[in-house]
Order: sequence, then structure tokens, then C-alpha cells
Amino acid sequence: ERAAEEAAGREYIRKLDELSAKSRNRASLASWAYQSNITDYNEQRLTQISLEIAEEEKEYWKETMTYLWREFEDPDLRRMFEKYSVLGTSALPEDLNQRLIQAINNMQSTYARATICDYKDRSKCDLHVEPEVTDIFAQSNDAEELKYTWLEWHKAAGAASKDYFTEYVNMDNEAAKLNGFDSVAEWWISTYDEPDSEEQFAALWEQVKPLYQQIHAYVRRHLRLRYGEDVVSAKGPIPAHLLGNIWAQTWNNVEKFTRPYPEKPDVDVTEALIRQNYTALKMFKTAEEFFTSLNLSAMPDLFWERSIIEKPNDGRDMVCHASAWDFFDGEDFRIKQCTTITNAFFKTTHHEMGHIQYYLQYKDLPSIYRAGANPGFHEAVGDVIALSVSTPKHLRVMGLLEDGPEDLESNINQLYKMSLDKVVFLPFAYLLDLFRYGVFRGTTTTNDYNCHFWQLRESLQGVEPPAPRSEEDFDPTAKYHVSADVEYMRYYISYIIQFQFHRSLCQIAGEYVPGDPNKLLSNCDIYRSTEAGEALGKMLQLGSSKPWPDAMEALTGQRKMDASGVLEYFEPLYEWLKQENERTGEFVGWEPSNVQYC
Ligand SMILES: C=C(C[SeH])C(=O)N1CCC[C@H]1C(=O)O
Ligand SMILES: [Zn+2]
Repeated sequence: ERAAEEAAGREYIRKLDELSAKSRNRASLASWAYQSNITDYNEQRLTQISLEIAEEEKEYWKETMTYLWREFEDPDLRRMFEKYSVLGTSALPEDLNQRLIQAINNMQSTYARATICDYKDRSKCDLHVEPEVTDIFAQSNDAEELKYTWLEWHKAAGAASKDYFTEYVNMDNEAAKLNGFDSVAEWWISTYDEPDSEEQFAALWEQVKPLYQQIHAYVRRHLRLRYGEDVVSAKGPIPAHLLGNIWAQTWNNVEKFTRPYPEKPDVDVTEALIRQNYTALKMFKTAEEFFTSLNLSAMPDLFWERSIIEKPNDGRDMVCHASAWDFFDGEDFRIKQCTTITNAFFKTTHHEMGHIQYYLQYKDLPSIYRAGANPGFHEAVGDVIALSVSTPKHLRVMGLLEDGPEDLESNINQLYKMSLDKVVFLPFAYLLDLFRYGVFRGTTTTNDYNCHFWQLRESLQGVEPPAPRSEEDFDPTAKYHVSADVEYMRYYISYIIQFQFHRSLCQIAGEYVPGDPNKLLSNCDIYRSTEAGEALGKMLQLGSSKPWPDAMEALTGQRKMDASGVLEYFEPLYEWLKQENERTGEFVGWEPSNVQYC
């Protein structure tokens, strides 16, 4: 009897999975049309299609739940049913789902359309976050210009979305409850499978915090030397507008005037890319060639036909934030990004192509399994490749860096440069979702949103706003992912596990030998290692068909996320920074901010 029920269940799930792939294809196409050209028509069409699909999913969900799938023998069939049993936002009554979709579209289009006026020319008021505001933060060293630009952007894209955000939180929490979660926070955390995930996230932060604090102290000293004592204090948090990035999430743009050994040759890849006439297309082809050098998949023809790799100049409104898309038909995979010729975008291109590679590796799985082993895995693939690309050794192979010394000082400079991207990012990523967990759980309410956000920014990241903040402000939606309902813990996890993946791939490629100073993890380049490519491919082909520890074990032999990879990679820098901060007497850590924000 039960065998017959299970056989029926298997046939049902196969059919459901095909229908589900068609619905996801339809949804992706409507979402792409809207995000690549924000018009009322495209927004209404997306809403209409989303609501239609939600009604279809509700019907299928009722049928799915008539099967006694928890008692099925086949673990794989149970896993598929379990994943289909989480209906998601489609569980909402249609009117509430419509309000949720509307709230997110309002935030998304506010962010995409937000413009500010130029500091020097107040009549020029068409500056977007990409590329104009990004470029100002990359190039300006005028503290007043940076302060003005920071405040204007946070008004245009932050405060403007405060009420939309509250509506989104209320509707999304309703959906979470209808799926059996206490709030969206528990729903998001459940995607990391393990019941103690939240404690694991906190433990990872404790592991890397000492390294972060040493970097923070060193950078604060060099910013104080540049901007003066009354702009950058000796012991306080660092003002957020001086760190080279509108969100202060990575600090690469201050590297050139803060690096440990300034007399050593510079590693400015942006100038080299421009000098060698790199175009957006050449960046993409170069990134693709790295993947094919590992014997991984090339980009399909459709990818080159349908991707948008530069901001169209027809004046349309669009979501410029880089993204990679799976259209769930096994053939159509695209990237949409407003590429400019910078080192940052050279990295982003590898990052996005890593998503596409994952899509290609698992495209023949049931559609329900076409996802990362956990969300952090998907964000780590491209970055793992970029860890090899950003070594001086590889950049020389590419002709993007002239020959230079491989001595200790150059290695410290290289590690410092990498730390401003990889270590500095960790507290930012962690706090962005700690903030949203608090909002979803109700411990942060609408009248202390901004206060709680800046308390986290100060306590974890040691940064402070450039001017007093009030609850008239709402700074979190000035960050894309908060305006776009994109969970962010995935990046925090990615920046930890990508070093575990890198370490294993480098050992397979013979590029890293523990304890061998000629085979440093930070100088490993897996380029052209088909063995490493095969090992990576095997993990990616699993998609989300197995619990993520199985996928991690397939590549690294480990079943736990841990920061040992990060700490091993940056160990020489950590030692150097401790000595340097000791030598200069720099205070490590920070005292409370004097800026009023609660
Ligand atoms: C490039 C993407 C698209 Se998935 C991105 O959003 N990233 C990649 C690094 C962290 C995060 C960010 O920009 O905030
Ligand atoms: Zn990504």
C-alpha cells in the first residue's frame, strides 16, 4: 500500500517539478523585463504574473500536502517534497501578496531611480549610485564632498523608502507565519539547514574579530594622518564617508594612500585595464577563459546574446546592481550589470560568472534542486576564482602587472590590499542581517530603526555616520539588498567558506603546501588546473540536492564552516599589524561615538 503511495508521489513530484520550472521561467522573464527597464507597464505585468503564479502554487501546494511524504522510504523523494512543502509568499491571501509585491517594487524603483546633485555643480542633478556616486567615493579625497554626497544619497535612497520598508516587513512576516516560522528572520536562517546556524554565525565573527580590529586601528591611524585629528579621532569609530565606499562595506579605495610599504610598486589594476583597452566584453571573455582553463563550462551562445553588460544610454530607468539569472529552462542564463572599467568590476564580473557556472553545473537536476547548497555557496563560487586572479602572479600572467619583487614587504602589501576587501566586509555583512533579524522579530520597532542600525554599525564595524542621524532618516534602504528584499547573510558566509574552498582547491592544484613559504595560500593561482576544476565542478553539480555539509565535504573534507581558511590566509598580515599598531601606539578598538544618532 505504502509502496504504491510512494510510487504515486514520485510521479506527482516529477510532473510538479516540470510545471514549477515553467512557472519560474515565466516569473524570471517578467522580472528581467522589469529590472532591465523600469516602466509602469513592466511593473504591472510583473505584479500580474507574480499573482497568477502564486495562485497556481497555492493549488499545487494543497495537492502536495495530501501525500504522506514524511513516511516515504526514499530520502531524496522526501527531500523534494519537504522543499515543495514550503509555499513561501504565495501562502499569503492575494490582497496581502499584492501589497508585499507593491512594497518591494516601490523600494526597488526608488533605489533605481534615486539621483542626487553634484557637490561642485548643484545644477547637475542626474547622479545615480552607479556609476557616479561609486566613482566619487573611489576618487575624491575632499572630506566635505564625501560628506555631502553621503548625506544626499542616504536621503534619496534611504529615508525615501522608510514607509515602503515597514509595509514590506509586515507583509513578509505574515507570509513567514503562514509557513510556520515565527518571523522572516527564522525563515531566512532556516535556509542554512542547521538548527544552531545563528550561533555558528556568531562564533565565526568571534574568530575573525581580532584580525578586523587590528586592520581598523591601522586604517584609522592613516586616515587621521591624512584628514587630521578633528575629522578622524585617535580612539573613536571611523567616519563612514572616508572609507572609499558609500556603504563603507569594503575599503579598497583607501589602499593606495594607507598601504604598509608605500615605496613598493603599486598594484593598481584599474589603470592597467584601461591602458590595455579592456572593454566590458573583454572582461567577460577573460573571466570565461579562467573557467574553461579549469575544464569547467563556457558561457552558452544565448548568454552572449541576451546578457546586458553595460548600462544602456537610452535614458531608461533600470536596476543597475549586478545580478546573475537562471531562467530554469536549461538554456537561458544571463548577467545584467552596468560595467565600468575598474578593478572592482573586474572582480564583480568573476563573481557574477561564478553564479552562471553554478547554474550550468546543476542545470540537469530537478528544478527544486537548482540552488546553492546553502545561499553562501552561490556567492562564493566566483570569488574563489577571483582569489586566484587577484594574485600578483596571475596578474603578471595577464600582463596587468609589471614584474616586481616577491619579498616579504610586497607580500604584506598584497595581504593588506586583500584584507580591505575580504576581512573588512565581514562585520558589515553580518550586521546588515542582524539589523533585519531585529526588525522582523520586532525587537527593533519603526521608531528606533535608525538608532539600532547605527548601534550595530558602531559596535561591530567601528564606524559612525558623518553627521547626526534621527528617525527622520532611514539609512538601511540606501543599501541595494535592503531595498530589493535580498537576504545578506549569504555574503558573510561566502567570505568565510570561500577561503576553505580556496585552500582545498590550491592543495589539489599543488599551489599550496601548509608551512612551505614558497607555496603560500595567498599566492596560490589555480589557473589551468583541471584537477581543481573537476573537484569544484563535482561540488557544484550537487546543487541543493544534499545538505550543505555533504557538498562542503565533497570538496574540502570538512563538514563545518570555520574561519580557519581566512585566518591562515591572513596570518602574516595579522602578525605584522599587531607589531605595527604596537610600534605606533595606536589604540586597538574604539570608544563610543560622539555623533548623535539615537
Ligand atoms: C555582486 C553582487 C551581486 Se550577487 C553583490 O551584491 N555583492 C557581491 C559582494 C557583496 C554584494 C554587494 O555588492 O553588496
Ligand atoms: Zn552574487
